[in-house]
Amino acid sequence: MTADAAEILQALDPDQREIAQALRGPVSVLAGAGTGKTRAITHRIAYGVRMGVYDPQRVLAVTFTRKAAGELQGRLRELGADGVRARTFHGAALAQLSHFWPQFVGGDAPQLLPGKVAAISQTVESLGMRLSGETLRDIAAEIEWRKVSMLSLDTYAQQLDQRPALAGVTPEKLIDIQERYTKLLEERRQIDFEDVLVLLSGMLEVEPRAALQVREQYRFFTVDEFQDVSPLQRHVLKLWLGARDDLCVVGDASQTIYSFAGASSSFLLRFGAEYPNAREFRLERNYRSTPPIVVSANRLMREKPGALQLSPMREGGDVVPQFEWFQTEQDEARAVAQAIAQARTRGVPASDIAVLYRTNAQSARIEEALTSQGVPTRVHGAQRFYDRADVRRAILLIRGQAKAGDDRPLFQVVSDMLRVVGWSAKPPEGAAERERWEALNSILSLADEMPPGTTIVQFSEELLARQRAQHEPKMEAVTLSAVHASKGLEWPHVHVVGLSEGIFPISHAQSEHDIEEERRLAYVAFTRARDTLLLSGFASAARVARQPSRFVGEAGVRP
Ligand SMILES: Nc1ncnc2c1ncn2[C@@H]1O[C@H](COP(=O)(O)OP(=O)(O)OP(=O)(O)O)[C@@H](O)[C@H]1O
Repeated sequence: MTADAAEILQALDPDQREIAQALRGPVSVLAGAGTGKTRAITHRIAYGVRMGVYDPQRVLAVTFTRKAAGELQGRLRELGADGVRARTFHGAALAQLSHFWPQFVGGDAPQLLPGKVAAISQTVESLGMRLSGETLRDIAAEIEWRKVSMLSLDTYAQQLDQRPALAGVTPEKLIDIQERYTKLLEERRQIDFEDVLVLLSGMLEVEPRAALQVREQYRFFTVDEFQDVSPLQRHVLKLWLGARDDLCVVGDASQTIYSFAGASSSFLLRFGAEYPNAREFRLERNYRSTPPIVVSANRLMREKPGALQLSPMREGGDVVPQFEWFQTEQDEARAVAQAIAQARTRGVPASDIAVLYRTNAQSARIEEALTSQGVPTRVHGAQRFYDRADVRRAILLIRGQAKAGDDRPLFQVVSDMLRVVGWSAKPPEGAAERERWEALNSILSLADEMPPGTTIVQFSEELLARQRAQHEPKMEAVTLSAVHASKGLEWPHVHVVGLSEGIFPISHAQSEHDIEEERRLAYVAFTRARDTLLLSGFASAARVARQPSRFVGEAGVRP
């Protein structure tokens, strides 16, 4: 074993190490929240590459969001596994579809529809109907669900009585709309997001040469968050694999939060039945959170199917999770903002704090309350860091300056470039302006953290590599995020707000199945916290009297 390979293993605990060394064949890893599953799979890939078992060009790591793919790519790069691709299912499939289309169909691949709602709206109008924006989005969700569940329109029509009813749309009309939507896209030579996987799987099934090319390109597969895989994604994965079985899947059934969109943890839990020679591992040592937080998380999931029992590895942590109950949402927002402002005066960095909520509509009130306390915020998922116009301009300027050559100290060069796009030493007032400033300032902080003597050319290359990997620099702001978007992330201090019945769990979650999905969402939220977890809720909203969320009591958290 080379010294480097030994070093990779040294960063792991005995369970993680076993996973890293299981380099061939089907492997499933059931990993609880905060147990280092990302660490285990990135180290496994890096170890495989270092040992010469994997050709990095032939390794594909698949995730569900571009953000997660970026995170994975960044971590692989740090471990020296350059060349390995971390992609989303969609990204990998789109690249393949665009590559094969000219060869096997001819001409360019159809254009990708930026979003479904406009096309659905046009379809609905052609039927002489008028529907609210919300119903149009619900129809889009139905189309997505049908496609990721791999149902033809006929089969879907037979199952419609089991689907949620849509306001003002009869089952017949819903089918009619979907038929016309399909036709409209065909006429325009456009495809939607799910069609990318649908078309690719069709192509790999009928064109053995295409399947062969993909299989030649990729030999070793790892899928993160496998509990959220849909039947369509799993089908594409099987086509990528062919008769081979070098597949490692990692996930946590307790963090299945996309079943409303067609995901199913059964593929993770039944992996052993599908691959009888699979090796199954478990990760249950939680490194993230203090023992009281782990105890609450375990209680919330007690005896739920597929739930793992986390054991806390951290010591100390006598701050138990707390619950505060307020009269109104405004009172809650004000109190949370005050607590955060006080924490900052005690020296807690804003980037160490997150406020999580059930729906995006809740962010505005918290943002306002924090801004009025002078606390910088960033709304997670609103816009990707490298898509910000200012950030793009700043990177372009830095690249230009690197090309032109500039021998001055890095900090000086970068701050000069940032000034051109509107950065100044003093942060501005106002939430949006402040967020813009924080984004630019994070580039300066990154320059500041580079090793002494780093040149503008090296810095520009670092920025480019980070941009490619969607590896964002840290912004000095409190993160505001919907729980769904917080998956995979962690913060020292987490506030979960709106823990009132009807809000979290959300009012339309009525069946046991839906409530269980809400519980898993609460589990994801609670397990993001490292040191402190503060829960809160409010009694009245829109003249409705509410009770504290059942999840608070079930996690054993008291006021
Ligand atoms: N062997 C280890 N020793 C020390 N710390 C570890 C170890 N493994 C993981 N950690 C730490 O535990 C935390 C969680 O790790 P990671 O981000 O890999 O988690 P995860 O299992 O992917 O989390 P989740 O599923 O909750 O998103 C991180 O802070 C990581 O540094």
